[in-house]
Amino acid sequence: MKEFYKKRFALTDKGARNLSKATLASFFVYCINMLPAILLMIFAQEVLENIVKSKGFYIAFSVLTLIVMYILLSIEYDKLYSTTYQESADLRIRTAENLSKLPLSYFSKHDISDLAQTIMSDIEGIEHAMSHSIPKVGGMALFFPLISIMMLVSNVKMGLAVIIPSLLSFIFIPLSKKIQVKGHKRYYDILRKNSESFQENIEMQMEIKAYGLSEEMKEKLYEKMDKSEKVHLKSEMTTILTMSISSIFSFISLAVVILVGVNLIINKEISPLYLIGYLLAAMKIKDALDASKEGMMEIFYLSPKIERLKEIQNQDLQEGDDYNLKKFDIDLKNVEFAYNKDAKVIDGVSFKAKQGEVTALVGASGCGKTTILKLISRLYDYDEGQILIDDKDIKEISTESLFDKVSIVFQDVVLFNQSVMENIRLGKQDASDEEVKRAAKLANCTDFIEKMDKGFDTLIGENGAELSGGERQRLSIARAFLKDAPILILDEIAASLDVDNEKKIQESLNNLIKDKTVVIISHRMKSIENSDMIVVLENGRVESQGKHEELLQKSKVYKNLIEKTKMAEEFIY
Ligand SMILES: Nc1ncnc2c1ncn2[C@@H]1O[C@H](COP(=O)(O)OP(=O)(O)OP(=O)(O)O)[C@@H](O)[C@H]1O
Repeated sequence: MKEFYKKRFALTDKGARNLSKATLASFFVYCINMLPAILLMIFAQEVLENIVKSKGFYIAFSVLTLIVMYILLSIEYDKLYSTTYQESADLRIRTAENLSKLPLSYFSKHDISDLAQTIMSDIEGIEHAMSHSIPKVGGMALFFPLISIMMLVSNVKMGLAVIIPSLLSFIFIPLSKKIQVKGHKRYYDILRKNSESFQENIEMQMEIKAYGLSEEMKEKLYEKMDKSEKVHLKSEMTTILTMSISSIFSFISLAVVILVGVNLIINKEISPLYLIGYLLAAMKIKDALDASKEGMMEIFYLSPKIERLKEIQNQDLQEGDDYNLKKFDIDLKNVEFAYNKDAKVIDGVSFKAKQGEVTALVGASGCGKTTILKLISRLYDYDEGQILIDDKDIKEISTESLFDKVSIVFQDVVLFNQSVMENIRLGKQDASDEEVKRAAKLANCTDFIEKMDKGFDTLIGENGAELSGGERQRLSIARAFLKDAPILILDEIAASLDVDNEKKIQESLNNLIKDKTVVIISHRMKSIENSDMIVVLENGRVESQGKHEELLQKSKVYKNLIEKTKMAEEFIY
């Protein structure tokens, strides 16, 4: 049972074990629920035969039943609720851990709000089903055959009178599973798309306002809401229809028991006592089955949520061994990579970025420069070829060991809604305040930080919303200065800097990069002329590589880039 639960509901080992225990507890609760009916039957028989036992027997029987029921309900409650909440916390942590080990390629193909929904709301759905439905349905699946056999053994006709209508009332639920799941999945998918649209609308507020698109976007959202409402209504209607048909049979079951029972009494096949007993049993079974039907529906609706959770759990993680890298040459050998299958963005790229040297990547926009930086830093895993650091394939190095040795400053700076101090400290978690301030000074941040309300303790808003582009960029450079890793990757760090800031940061950088492996991208061709090695890229391939003077002689693409940069500098608006 444990393995079935684990696979079927994407649970942890502990969660599946607890759910199995809860199922067994539910089964025994169903059994013990029959005891009052049995007691009533014994009492009725004794009244009929005029041999009523002492009060003590009934009191002892009732007290014993209550105690057993209390114990079972406590076990069921504990397994259903306390351990379920623990399981949902474990599932969330496990999913978040999986996500943290996935390459960025996964995130570029999945919406972030969607993933957040899986962690929060999908797991909440599983949590609710675990505590309210799965053990009840599982317990019923064990209890129903047992009680059916007992009833058939006692009296076949009365047994069948209870079992057949009960089965008929239940059968509609699994029969309608396909339609139910399809309808609910459709609604669920639409809901997810709606939440993506809402998020997009919030994130794109600046563009929406700048281009006067508010009304148009609002109408599109209304349309989507209307559509989701219709799909929801349709899905609910099939549920209502199924439940109604099932309820009719459920009610008929009691009438059938009375009819068959009365008939058998008239034919003197059973005593009225049997009828009372079977009627009580039928009522109990009806209640239990009704609860299980609702539980089963909930389990059906879980399907898309579980599929999404399994999808995250079954992704290839970025594995690798912890390794203490000592040398930092980066050697790319025939590297190939595609974001989307069959559309290679990097196609057989080979070059060596040596330790103690600055290697610059240049080429037209979209030729694959940033992608190469992402591959070197293992944010994405390459498809073919090899990238070696310290003669070790980076795919064999754990991301923790690799990231420990790499500082990255990307064009798109990501900041957290924390203080300036904590945002810089991300570069080196155990850095003292003094170290953070020194790094901020090297990155020319001190001036603007000191002007802020609370200096280094100022909160910077979501993703640094309260900072200018240049200030954000400088904070991210300060992080890299603080980390002081032996491999430094810089993607267009001057893009948002004015000439003054760029010059000051350049000076700090020149001190920082000694003995390091530095790989940079810059559209300001002047800033890379002195690089030890310039790799010229064209459509994901290396067109040429060498020093500035050498490339002016041998590389058409490079010459072209230099000329175009000159033209751009002379451009007047
Ligand atoms: N996440 C992604 N998913 C799919 N395609 C992508 C993704 N990121 C980039 N690309 C595509 O890969 C190609 C290379 O992009 P890349 O960002 O590496 O170019 P680049 O040379 O750095 O460009 P730029 O100089 O404009 O920054 C482009 O055609 C781009 O459209």
